[in-house]
Amino acid sequence: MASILPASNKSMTSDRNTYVGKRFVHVKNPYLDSMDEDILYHLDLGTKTHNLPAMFGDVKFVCVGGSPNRMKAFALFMRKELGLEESGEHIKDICAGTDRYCMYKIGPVLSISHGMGIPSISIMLHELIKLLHHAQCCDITIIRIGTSGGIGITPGSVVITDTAVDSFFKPRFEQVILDNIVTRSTELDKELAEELFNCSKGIPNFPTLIGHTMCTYDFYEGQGRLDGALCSFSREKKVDYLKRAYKAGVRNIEMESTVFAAMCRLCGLKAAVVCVTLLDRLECDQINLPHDVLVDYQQRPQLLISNFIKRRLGLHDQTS
Ligand SMILES: O=P(O)(O)O[C@@H]1C[C@H](O)[C@@H](CO)O1
Ligand SMILES: O=c1cc[nH]c(=O)[nH]1
Repeated sequence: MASILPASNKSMTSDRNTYVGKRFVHVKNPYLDSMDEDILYHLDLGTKTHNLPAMFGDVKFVCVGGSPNRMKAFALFMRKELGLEESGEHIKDICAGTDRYCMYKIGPVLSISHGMGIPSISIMLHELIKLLHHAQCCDITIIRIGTSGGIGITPGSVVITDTAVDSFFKPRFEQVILDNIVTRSTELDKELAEELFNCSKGIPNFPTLIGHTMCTYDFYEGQGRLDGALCSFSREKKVDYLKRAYKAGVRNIEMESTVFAAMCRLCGLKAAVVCVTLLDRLECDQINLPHDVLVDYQQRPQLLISNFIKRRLGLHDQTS
């Protein structure tokens, strides 16, 4: 495929000031403006050391996922899909100075790892959102591409989250701030979820559904597993809990969606969560898929998001 993106940031950044109806990223912190410098410590970036608008001003799509290798693979895949392989667009880890997270930029797409669990993704999101703000990015779509445990659905299915819920099946994220609990909404962008679902229909043999995603603080006891180092409940209690989750609309379980939804919503980012399911938790707890199947499953959200981005950029061909 021929290269279709501008070779540099210039043409995408130059029209930012004339774009009608642009949505900027909101940071909601009165102290930020008075800071002489903002060091994004865990990303190894900063407002004095880096020209953030020049580096990131043309970003339109941000994709995040737990594993550094997955996010590098996604970056390589996007480079191929956007026809940038031959244009000299290199894949280099922008956060190489830290081993906390990795970050790759491919034209208007940013691919970033966030580690496992709410605290890890939350730190990354604080710094990412400030980065997008300092870079004066607008009209950003942010998508978490992840893995999850399904409930009552065939392994390999892709779940597009309409609402992230907590372990009590409530659409909320409770953040402890000082010694208060602040409750935040975890609604995601419904139009974006529908757009992604429509996009999935164009991919052959691609089981996809929209449902609630339950976000927990732990992979083992927190997700009702019987195979952790600790387990204080019966098999019956586990199955009863998962069935109640299913009845409440939950179709998969992972560990980041509530804080992701809450923070993106507050900061004006259109956000989606797209996770493949690795097992049916009503059937088992252990992930025993052969390596090649696991790799294939993990690529499914990447394939969907690549198709979505290409459609948004007007690059979609009939074969993918
Ligand atoms: O981003 P991924 O798919 O790695 O996230 C899920 C939730 C946990 O972080 C992790 C547990 O295996 O997988
Ligand atoms: O069961 C699973 C699988 C992946 N990620 C999770 O959080 N849970």
